Amino acid sequence: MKDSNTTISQITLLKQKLHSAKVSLDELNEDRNAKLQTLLQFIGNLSLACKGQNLELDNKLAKLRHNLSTFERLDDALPELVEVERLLKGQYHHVMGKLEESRAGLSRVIRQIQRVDSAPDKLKREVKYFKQELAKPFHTVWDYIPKVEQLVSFYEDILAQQFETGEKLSVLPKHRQLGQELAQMIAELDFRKDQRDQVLVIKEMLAVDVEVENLLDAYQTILSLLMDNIAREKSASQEFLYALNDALSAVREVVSDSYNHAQRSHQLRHQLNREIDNRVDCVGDAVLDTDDLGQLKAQITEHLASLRAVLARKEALEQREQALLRKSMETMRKELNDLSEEACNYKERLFEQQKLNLLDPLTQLPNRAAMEERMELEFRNFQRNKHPVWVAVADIDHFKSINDNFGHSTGDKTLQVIAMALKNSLRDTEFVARYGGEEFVMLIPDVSANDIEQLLNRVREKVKNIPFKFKNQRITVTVSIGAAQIMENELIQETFERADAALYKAKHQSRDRVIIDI
Ligand SMILES: Nc1nc2c(ncn2[C@@H]2O[C@H](COP(=O)(O)OP(=O)(O)OP(=O)(O)O)[C@@H](O)[C@H]2O)c(=O)[nH]1
Repeated sequence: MKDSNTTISQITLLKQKLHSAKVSLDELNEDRNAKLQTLLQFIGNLSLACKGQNLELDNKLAKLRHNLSTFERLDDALPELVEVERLLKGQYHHVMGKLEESRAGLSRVIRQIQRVDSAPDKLKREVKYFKQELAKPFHTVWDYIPKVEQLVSFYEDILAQQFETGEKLSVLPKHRQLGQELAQMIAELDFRKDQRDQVLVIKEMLAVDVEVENLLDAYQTILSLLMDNIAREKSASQEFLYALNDALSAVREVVSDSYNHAQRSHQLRHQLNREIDNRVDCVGDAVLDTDDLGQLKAQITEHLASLRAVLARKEALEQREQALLRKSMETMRKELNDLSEEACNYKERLFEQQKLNLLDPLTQLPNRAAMEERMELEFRNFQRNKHPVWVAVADIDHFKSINDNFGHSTGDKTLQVIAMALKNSLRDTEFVARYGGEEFVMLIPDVSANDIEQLLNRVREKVKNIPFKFKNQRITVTVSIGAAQIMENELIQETFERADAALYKAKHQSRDRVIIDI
């Protein structure tokens, strides 16, 4: 009886051990799921930063993000990860293909240059060497840019030589037209801060009667400034894409490794559980079937020994699993840390670019796009709290005559000074943008209908009192302003139109005045 009690208590102990083994296995699985879930969501967010590179890639990344949103769909996400990796590689091949096309294009241009008989011998030798160099494939955009610059310089040399030999090109109406088009294009483009001085020189040069040689120089400079911008932007996104591609490949490998390993472990664990169940059943059967306590004791001792062995194997399996999981996590963490750093750099660059895109390059005031964003914001505020919001449109009077009498670059400087005066006459919560040409838009919240006219007249007077002096001549520059307040049931674009109509009235009532639409 005593022996049978001991056996029963050993079985109970075994059951407890089994139970706690199961609980710790469940905990291990939960922990593993939670960690993978966090990491996979992180990848999802990082993938968002990739947006805009390629439409198909965008869609796949969105799908991948969706599939990664629940751990149960990890299996679904695996083919997506493979697909994204394929697309990233495709994107890479696309860029390489384009580079190859560009190389062929450059070869065509170089053949044209070789047909110029009058080119000096030194140049011909350089062109021949360049052609040989061009036979090598391009690996990055950086291989392409210097080649284009080199080509432009060949053309330059040929032209310079033609000028030297006295074949000076006369300025035709079409050259003047080209000069105006270039000036117009420059006005619409955004350049980096460090490029603006060069651009200003070109603008001033284009404003006077341009010579063909200068026009070619201007085109060449603008072309290389633009290429520089494109190359910077391209290499930033390329670096980021490569980093993202590497990280996704590593993560995919880790996820599929741990998935395969989890499947193998699951089978093994299942087998071990079956063995344990068998042993426990055998112990139960032996207790029921054997009356001889001595024999029972021997049988149970043998079963307990094998149970211990199975449990030890199970423990070893769990330890191996944990070690593998830790290693996988470490690899992923490292890869993701690198990627996160790369994403931060990329975001910073994008932010810089965005800032550049929202500023008017001449006056450094917010541009029309920035104004439209701010209008949306003010409109939402108005809908929420119904505080007054005013839209005012200011236009410099007879600005054309400043350009005509004193030159385009004086006109530009006038715009800069007036832009500063407008900005300085407003509070921080108020907003002014260059809407285009010589027109500015102000958005003024929280000012009553009684005070707005006085406020805008102060702005008008401030501009009028700027002591402009052109060619030693004291000039007074004035502005006309039209304003309207957002009304209930009106879109802010409609308010803008009413303000613009009020400006039109001000212009027709001899200018230099403020008209409020009420
Ligand atoms: N210098 C310079 N001139 C510009 C710029 N943008 C537009 N303009 C010039 O601004 C002038 C605007 O002329 P108009 O629209 O006839 O108006 P205005 O002479 O100001 O006359 P009112 O508005 O009727 O008082 C044109 O000559 C444009 O070429 C710029 O960025 N720089």
